[in-house]
Amino acid sequence: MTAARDALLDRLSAHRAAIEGVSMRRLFADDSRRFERFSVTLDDLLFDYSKTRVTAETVALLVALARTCDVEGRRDAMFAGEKINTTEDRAVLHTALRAPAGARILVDGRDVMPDVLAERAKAADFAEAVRSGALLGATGEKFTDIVNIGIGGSDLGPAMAAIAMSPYAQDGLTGHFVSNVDGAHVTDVLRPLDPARTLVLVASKTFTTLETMSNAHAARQWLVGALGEEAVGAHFAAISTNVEAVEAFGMSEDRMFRFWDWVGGRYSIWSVVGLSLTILIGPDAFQSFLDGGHEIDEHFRTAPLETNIPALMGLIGIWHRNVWGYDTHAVLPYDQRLSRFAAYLQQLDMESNGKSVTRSGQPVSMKTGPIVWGEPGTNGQHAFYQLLHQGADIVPADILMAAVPHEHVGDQHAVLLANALAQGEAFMRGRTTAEAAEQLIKAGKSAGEADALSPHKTFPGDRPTCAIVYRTLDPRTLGRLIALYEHKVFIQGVIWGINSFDQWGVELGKELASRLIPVVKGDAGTEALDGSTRGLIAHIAALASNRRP
Ligand SMILES: O=P(O)(O)OC[C@H]1O[C@](O)(CO)[C@@H](O)[C@@H]1O
Repeated sequence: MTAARDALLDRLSAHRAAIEGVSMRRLFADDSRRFERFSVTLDDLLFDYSKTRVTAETVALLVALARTCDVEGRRDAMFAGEKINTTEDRAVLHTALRAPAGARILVDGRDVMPDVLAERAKAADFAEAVRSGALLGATGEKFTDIVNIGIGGSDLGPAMAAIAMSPYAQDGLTGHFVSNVDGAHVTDVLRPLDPARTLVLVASKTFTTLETMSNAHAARQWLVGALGEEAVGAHFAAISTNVEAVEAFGMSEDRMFRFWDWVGGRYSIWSVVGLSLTILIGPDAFQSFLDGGHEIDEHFRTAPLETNIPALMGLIGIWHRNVWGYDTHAVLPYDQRLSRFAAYLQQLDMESNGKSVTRSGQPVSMKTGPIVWGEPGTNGQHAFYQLLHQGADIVPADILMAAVPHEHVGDQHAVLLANALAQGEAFMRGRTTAEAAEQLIKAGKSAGEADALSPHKTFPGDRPTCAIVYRTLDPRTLGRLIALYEHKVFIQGVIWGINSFDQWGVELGKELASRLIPVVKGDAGTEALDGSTRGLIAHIAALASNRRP
């Protein structure tokens, strides 16, 4: 399979060489139906990849690449609950979390759906009770503030979604998110809150993560300090796969929400890790979010690769990463409430595909996951787009847009959309030096001035973007967007031959940090450390004790 894959990549490289001289301007000029040919719609959702440097032959070769790598077989294995996360011997079934009642999904011969539905119902009942005031704090007050304590997948999903879904949040309920072990985070979040009206959700798949456990203890102390030890039960709930550790933390069964080892942390928003979101927007809206994810699962499972949106997203990513050699990928939502979407996708993509050994432990023979980053437009335009337009690196980007805003503030949505569209056009068309010079002359510059300035006002163009357009950022759409990117990451991992579902790369830092904690605290010596780490610790210790370093 590897040889056939590499042969196709070679064909793609030869194809790139053949079409490299043809600009995107030319491709559009030569084909009045280019947009129709290189875009796919799924209900209101549109994926437009016509502003990338692809032709019909590119798509055919990319699809052949996917088939050669058995993307469809691996996809079916994932949905069927096979243990495709081989290094952890686990199934990968975040798709089961959004499957409807009636589905049957087996892991080790056992249907997981009854447990999934039971836990979903338990979370919905709890959320409803908090929202209605049936469940009160220890002093009889209604909860107004929900604090989720978690990190990585136990934080980024709910934190991103709470912002994205704010128009759907119940009045009088506010979500807060504490993740960093920096005590400043828990301090700043808790300071303005009234413990009597605060519900704390401790979310951790393992329930051992240092940051989360430290912050959970800090929050517990804060609550006990105000309301006493006996109030803890009424103000805390836990979300985890580790029942023993939750019990050891002192949490009762009815305050424990479970998920399973076949849910990766970065794929866990669909599980009870979404409890804070469920409380904020309500179980019905959360169900729409799940339904949106499931719609994309059905599309991904059944649509031919040629019109399969996540497959195309993944394949175009391969085209950019492995054939054109682009190192990073920007996500640019022209939708302010997706302000944390790129951060969320960073974990999803970079923790999944930031690997350099294959599933069988051999070094990979090609580049794998790109650096994923981004900020909402139009803010980014006034910050880093200079480099995107004229920098020496080409950065492929996704531009996301909602047709209908939640708020109609003057003509601002039209202005927002015009900017999103203008950027896509500018990245694609660029501006030649002759066009720049002509514009300068028209503006009254002399020929000499135009000559001097025009190189600075030249835009190379041919910078690829994909547009993703949807009606409105509602729960269903958020679910669809996340699932699209999940499956994109999946198919790229299959083509690279890596395991997208482990994350051993985060372990070494954790191990070394545990070894260094006693050293930084002054309880252990620095002899065994390298010179730099020793020097840094000495400097910090001197500053901390008010000595001159
Ligand atoms: O939910 P947990 O077990 O606290 O882990 C938090 C995060 O830490 C990681 O394991 C990485 O350190 C992520 O994969 C995970 O989402």
